[in-house]
Amino acid sequence: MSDLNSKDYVWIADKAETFARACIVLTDGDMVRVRKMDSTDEVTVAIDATEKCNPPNFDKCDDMAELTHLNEPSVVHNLRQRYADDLIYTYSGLFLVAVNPYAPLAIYDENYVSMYHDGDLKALKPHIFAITERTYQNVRAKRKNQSILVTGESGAGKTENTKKIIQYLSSITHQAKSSNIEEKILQANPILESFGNAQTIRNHNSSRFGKFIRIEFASGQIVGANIDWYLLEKSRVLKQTAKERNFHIFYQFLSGLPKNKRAELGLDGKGVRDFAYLRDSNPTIPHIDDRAEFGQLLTSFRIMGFNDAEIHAIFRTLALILHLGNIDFMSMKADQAQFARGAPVDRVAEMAGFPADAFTTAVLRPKVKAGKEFVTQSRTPFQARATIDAVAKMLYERIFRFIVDKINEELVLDETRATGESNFIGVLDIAGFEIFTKNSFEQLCINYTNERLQQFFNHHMFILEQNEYLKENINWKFIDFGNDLQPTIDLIDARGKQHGVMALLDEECIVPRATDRSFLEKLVKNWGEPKNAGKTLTGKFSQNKFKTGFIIHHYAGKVDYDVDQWLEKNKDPVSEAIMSLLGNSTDPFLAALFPATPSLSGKRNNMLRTVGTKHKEQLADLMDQLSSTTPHFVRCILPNNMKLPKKFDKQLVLDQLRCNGVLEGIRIARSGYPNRIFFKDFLPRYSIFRLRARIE
Ligand SMILES: Nc1ncnc2c1ncn2[C@@H]1O[C@H](COP(=O)(O)OP(=O)(O)OP(=O)(O)O)[C@@H](O)[C@H]1O
Repeated sequence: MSDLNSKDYVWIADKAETFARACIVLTDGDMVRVRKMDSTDEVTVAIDATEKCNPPNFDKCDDMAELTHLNEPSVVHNLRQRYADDLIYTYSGLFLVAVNPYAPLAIYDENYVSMYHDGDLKALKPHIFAITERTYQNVRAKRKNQSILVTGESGAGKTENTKKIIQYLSSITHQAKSSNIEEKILQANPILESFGNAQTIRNHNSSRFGKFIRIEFASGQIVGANIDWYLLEKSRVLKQTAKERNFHIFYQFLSGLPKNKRAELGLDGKGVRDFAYLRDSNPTIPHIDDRAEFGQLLTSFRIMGFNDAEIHAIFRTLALILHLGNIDFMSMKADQAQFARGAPVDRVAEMAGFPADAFTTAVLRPKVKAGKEFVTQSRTPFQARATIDAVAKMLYERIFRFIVDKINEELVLDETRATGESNFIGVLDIAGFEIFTKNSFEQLCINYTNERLQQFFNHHMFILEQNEYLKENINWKFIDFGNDLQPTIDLIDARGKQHGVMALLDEECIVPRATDRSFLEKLVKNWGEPKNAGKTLTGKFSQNKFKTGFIIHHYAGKVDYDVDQWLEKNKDPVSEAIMSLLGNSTDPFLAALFPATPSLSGKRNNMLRTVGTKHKEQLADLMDQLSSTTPHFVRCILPNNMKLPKKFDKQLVLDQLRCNGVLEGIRIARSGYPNRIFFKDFLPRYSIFRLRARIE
């Protein structure tokens, strides 16, 4: 940047403020002397360490792609200034950036809906309704599938924005009162939140699963909907870290169930502290009334067509899970596990509808196949505990699946209303990149998802750019930045000659006596050794410092994964004997949740379908669906870590913009022709040069 003049304003790095604005006093070769704003201090910095400020007429601009100087400080500055004025939505090229206001804003009522539905979108302020309206118009006029991809960190506002999208679509299509499908789509949410959300440190109402909601349209009307879900955090059923909670539903039904029902489910006089799976969690959330939420849940259940028997069966299964958690052992040191006196084994057996002795055998002394024969194995208390915990997790996941399946049946495409073919608007609400101090298999799954979604974005942007150039016959060497991400994606999911992380993990899961260590060794041998580095040349893999894991160079940054428990997490084993007991349960609801085990060959197949493989398949299906759509991208931003309104932490925001592709989008846009300006805007801005040229 050598075209700096004195009196120009630039951004310089600043310890306390992340960036500070400064005025140029003197330029000297590669260095520049600047005076910080509101200060008399002068400092000398390298020109390369400065970024240009935009002229004041760009202050609080609606679309950051229009900034003359498109750089990190300018983007953060713009978002911050807007945020101070409650302008939480800002465009950045193809992205809509949404900064969580942490306070209710009066920008979502019916007046706003009409304004965006009837108004000129270009003239209106950036808004989640604007994006939604555009998707709706595309579905109507172009009859092409649309998608809105909403991502961001936990607490950034994904779910709130997703709700606004659905509210908007329901609202603008609700004139034809012939069906209450819109109402049903809205009522699915409280159910999903009860069973899929929990209080975490970052968010009192955190979704512990990802979802893709598809809303089908025909002739501009909603004719059906469907919900797909991903990566439910079912380990939360067993334990929660300090200051967090289990899924909301446990607290809601414990405080809301009527007395007669409680007695029947063995919950009489019992509360959160009486159950091992809840004991260490927060009993309440400030300002949240679990009993009232329970009432709302029952209303939603009814609207969604759940009958009393089904609702009761769901609560019964939840109680069963809690009782399973309370089965203790005599001594945790023994070689052979024994149930503790008073362990609620009979209650569990009675509620689960299977014989207590068969359950006892399956947990304490299971028969396993050794060659052609079955032998009895002895189980330590820790192993027995793990067997029970796995059943509890599995039960919870099956209830969740049952509920979503049932909701989907209720929202199924209404053939009678669908005149001709329908198109959908799909809304994806899924966690963004996770880079924690300790990262495990769950983070790999979510980061792999984000790597694929970012690739999808980059590729989409490339196609659009390419079309622009082709339209204007501009000779340009196209670069598909989507390709940049392929080496990392291969490193994770390749199944060819050089197996990726997931395939190697699957492989280790069937090798006898394999351990997390042996998995790591294989991984390093395949990807980390110099002789193989030549083969792959990806540079996306390295071993971590303490040799407890490995590092993947994601587009969002380097992530250090610890391999502890990966084999177990990927296998997610569950006692086949107990599965079969549940499948033969005298309780028809439970029996239906555990359909008969498939034939031997099917079984083998099933065993191979690890958590990683299943996720990969689901993601492939999602990507297929997304590629049939015109995508729209919403990036939610957490403004601070204190859940406070009006507090804008610049460094925190900057880190998110780097991770979530907004800055990447800017980089790609700049690698093309930097600016596209309409002639009417171009003339007043640059005509001065013509004038100057004439004078000179
Ligand atoms: N547009 C908004 N208006 C008002 N409050 C908001 C808005 N967006 C987010 N919030 C507040 O922030 C909280 C967290 O938002 P939300 O649950 O949508 O985050 P999330 O990104 O879905 O997080 P997670 O990944 O943990 O589910 C909300 O409960 C709400 O209090």
